[in-house]
Amino acid sequence: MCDGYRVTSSASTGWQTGNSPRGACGSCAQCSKGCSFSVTDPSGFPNTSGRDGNVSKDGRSLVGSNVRGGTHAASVDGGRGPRFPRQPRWSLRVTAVVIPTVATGPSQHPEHQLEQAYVTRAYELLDKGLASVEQTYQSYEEGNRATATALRRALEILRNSRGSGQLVFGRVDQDGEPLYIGRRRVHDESKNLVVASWHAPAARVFYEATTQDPCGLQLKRVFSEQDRVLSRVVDEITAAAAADVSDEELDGPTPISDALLSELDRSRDGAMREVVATIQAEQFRIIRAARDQVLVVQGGPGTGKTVVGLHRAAWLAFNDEALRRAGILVVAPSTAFLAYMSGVLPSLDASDILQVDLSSLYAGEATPAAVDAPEVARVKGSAAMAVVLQRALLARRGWGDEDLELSLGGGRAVVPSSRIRALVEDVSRRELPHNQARDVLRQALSAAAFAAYTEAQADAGRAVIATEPAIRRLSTFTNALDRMWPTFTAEELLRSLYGTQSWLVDASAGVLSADERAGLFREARASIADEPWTVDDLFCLDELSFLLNGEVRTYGHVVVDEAQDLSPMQARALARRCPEGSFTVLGDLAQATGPWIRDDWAELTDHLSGGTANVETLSIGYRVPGEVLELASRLLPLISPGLTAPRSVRAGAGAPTVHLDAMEPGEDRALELAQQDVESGMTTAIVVPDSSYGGLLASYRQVDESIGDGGSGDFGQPLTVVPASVVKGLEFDSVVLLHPTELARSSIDGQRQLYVAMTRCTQVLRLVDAEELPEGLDHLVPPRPVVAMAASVEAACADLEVALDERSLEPDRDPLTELIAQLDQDDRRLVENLVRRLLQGGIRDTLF
Ligand SMILES: Nc1ncnc2c1ncn2[C@@H]1O[C@H](COP(=O)(O)OP(=O)(O)OP(=O)(O)O)[C@@H](O)[C@H]1O
Repeated sequence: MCDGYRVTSSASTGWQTGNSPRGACGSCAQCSKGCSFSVTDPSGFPNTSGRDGNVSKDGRSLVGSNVRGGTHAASVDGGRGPRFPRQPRWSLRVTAVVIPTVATGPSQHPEHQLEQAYVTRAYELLDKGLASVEQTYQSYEEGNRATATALRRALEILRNSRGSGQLVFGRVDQDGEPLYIGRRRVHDESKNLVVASWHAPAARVFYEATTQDPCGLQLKRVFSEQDRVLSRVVDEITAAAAADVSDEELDGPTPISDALLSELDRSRDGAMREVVATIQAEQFRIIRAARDQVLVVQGGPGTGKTVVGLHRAAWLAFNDEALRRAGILVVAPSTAFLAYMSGVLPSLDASDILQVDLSSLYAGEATPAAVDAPEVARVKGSAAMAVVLQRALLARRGWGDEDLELSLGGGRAVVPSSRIRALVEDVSRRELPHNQARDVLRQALSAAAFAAYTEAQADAGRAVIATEPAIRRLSTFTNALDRMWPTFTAEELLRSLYGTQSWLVDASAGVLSADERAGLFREARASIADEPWTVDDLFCLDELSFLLNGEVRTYGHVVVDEAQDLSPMQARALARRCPEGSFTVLGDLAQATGPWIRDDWAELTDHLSGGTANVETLSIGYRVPGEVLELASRLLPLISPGLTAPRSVRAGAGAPTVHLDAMEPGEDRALELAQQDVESGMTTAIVVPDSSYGGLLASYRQVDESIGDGGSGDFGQPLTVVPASVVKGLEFDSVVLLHPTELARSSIDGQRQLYVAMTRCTQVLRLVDAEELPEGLDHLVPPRPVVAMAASVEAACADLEVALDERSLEPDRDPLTELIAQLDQDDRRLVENLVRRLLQGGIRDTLF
């Protein structure tokens, strides 16, 4: 148990020039609840900003008080100022590491010191191993390059192992034998195992044992550690406690461990981290599931789908030699998401696993520069498009009714048109990639021409002088081949298809409607580079490129995240890269946005593999506080009636707050709330509808230029403004959601975007709007006080009376209808509003 916190170290990082001001120091005053610390930038620049504390009045120090464990940062940004006029821009980050201090006395585990000694020894062995590899590396560097590369790689792995995360996080005792589990294997000088790595078969029981089912363990002990110092030792399973488990406990949910809770309490810093120490039993089952299948991991927001997918990739790579050779590919939905999660695999010593964003799968020359309208994106992403593309390519092959005549010196070769058509058909039947098939046709055609030539020469009694290779070099021959079997790049073919009505009509007959076809048509631009390629075009190009060349880098296993949004064409691109059909598909049908909202995973997995898919569900939410999840799940009946929300382990962590004000601009209120949350140490995002993003970011940055924009996936600023379409998969301590009503109504999938945006916070969610909230959340709109309502009714009646006096009513019409007809738009809205509020407030009877 810990009894407080202390600053253990401070450091400065992030220099961009050698001449920038430097230096930092940390100090602390220990207290029983939290720690006070200050980090000082001695450069004297009064523009220090801090993440976890308040900047002192002179702007030189970041002072935090009552902070909990973690790394706390201050940063100063400067540029060409009076002090360094010729310096480029620079920045200094100062960090102070605050760790829990270890309680001594009755609350400490009786074997704390023994376990500390074991952990210290494990670190020493690791250090020794590192030092010896380093030494060997130096002696080899000049010599054999391959050995040097291998050693460099080993060094990197060792450094990673030492640098981040806990080396040893637990121990299990089975049959009286203790086994220590950690992030990597450690052995002693005699090769005796000191720490088993988390993915070794022996470590399985550490994750699978629970108090209800201890799996034969006498002890499961869990360590919390920072900077090599154990802060806590907890026995999660003991033989005595296991014997005591009651029937109700056996049937109930698995209790949540302290280690997990304290891990979840950590402040977020804009990047995902590995969780090997706290993987839960339901997650571990998925991590180590067989890979000979399409495994769908369905789970509500924050159930750990991404972490499970990444740990599964690392686990498979470690345990499956053949797979390691075949390669594993991890696909993120966007570059922003890739940046957010890409640190996890290296920290699990799995840097060899390739991680890419979906759009980067296509390696050709096109880059997306435009966005398709949703109905066009739906056509381009549909499986029908694969038929259109294939037909467009096949239609380019063929031959008419003329014979092919070739002049060869004094001789001639004539290949009859019927023979050419037969050759083309024969090669087509082989279903080879287009370009490879062209080579086969070229050979067959030149052989036919040569045979015709030799026959003609024999008939004329002339000698055979020309050769078959000479025939293939004739321009008449190549031109004819180009006509019957043209060559093009995928870009050239797709651009010609989009730009040629007759091609589109032929290729899409029976598979696209006239409207769908019309959506594809566009005039070709001056150059291919100028074409407004879209993301969905890339997958058409990928399909064409495969039809043309038949080549693509393949992998033994593919993990794909946020898969609920994949189009069939994107699924086909993935299927090409994994011919064995071994997939881990991560997603949540309720969070689907864009043109591919579905109720059933089979609609997607059918495009990934011919076999059936196995769907596993994650049911525990690790990110979102219970009350926030409860509120967000009121949207589920509107978007995915068949799905239930996960059970949050963060019960009572924080209730959402609602800020409605028709008078004050929500933009200002959102910034104010966000800044308050930043000041209290929370990494915060203001999530806004896409249409307001650019304008709001610019105006917020006039107030505070350090506000992040989430560009290039950088979410490490204390405060970031994020468009709703980008926030999927990410998380922040606090989320201020501006204009949820507009977001919900802005598009067909607006309610889904709202659901996603509401489920990004680990601590607080704040909803900021004018006077109403969207369907599902409208119960949160406070009824207006009766007195205020009565006052506004009175004022409105007075206004209406004035309006009545000023306008002449026709005597033979119903006065109310007549009045309403004469009202201008504002007055009519006023009346409608009044009626609505009166009905909501239930005071109609009182007043009328
Ligand atoms: N076993 C665990 N131990 C510690 N933290 C965990 C564990 N499982 C999940 N988390 C944390 O919960 C958060 C949510 O995890 P993750 O992003 O993987 O969820 P997700 O299901 O992919 O979310 P989304 O539906 O939003 O995409 C992350 O901060 C992750 O580190």
